[in-house]
Amino acid sequence: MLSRRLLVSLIGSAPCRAFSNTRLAMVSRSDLAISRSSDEQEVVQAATELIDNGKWHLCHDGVGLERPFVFKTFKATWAFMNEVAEECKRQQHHPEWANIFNRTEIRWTTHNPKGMSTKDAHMARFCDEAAQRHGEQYPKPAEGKTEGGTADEARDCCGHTHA
Ligand SMILES: C[C@H](O)[C@H](O)[C@H]1CNC2=NC(N)=NC(=O)C2=N1
Repeated sequence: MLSRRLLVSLIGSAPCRAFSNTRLAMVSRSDLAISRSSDEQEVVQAATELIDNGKWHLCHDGVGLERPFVFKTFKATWAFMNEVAEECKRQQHHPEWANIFNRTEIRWTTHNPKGMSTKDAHMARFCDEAAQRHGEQYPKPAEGKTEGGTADEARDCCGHTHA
């Protein structure tokens, strides 16, 4: 079995794209920096599902999981973020995230004890499910448009309604 690191050097491109698009990728214990708070096997199993069978990719030497979410409108994006924020309150666990219009980049990593934890896996799964409820557009080929449609189509950017 090719290791993740070897596969990256063979393909010669960014790890994220390379792994999300190939069935050769397999997450193994050595790819992950697991938080001392968590059961190792549980984290490896969850990361395998989220990465190899899902859309997440590893960041910063395996301390976290990240992926972009794209929606049709800013309103849908904000509603998705609110739903995630409610779960953060329940779990006492918080994302590193950024939002521009209809796109939100989310990273799940545990700050203390540092590394990937079962809470990160839980929150990543929760995000996948919440994104479905809010009409996630990703992955969608952009043909002369921004991902998820143009601002003009969305009609709710910054509260402005187009004539
Ligand atoms: C006391 C409180 O539960 C902790 O500070 C929580 C808050 N949210 C957190 N979120 C994340 N991502 N990592 C943490 O270590 C963390 N710690």
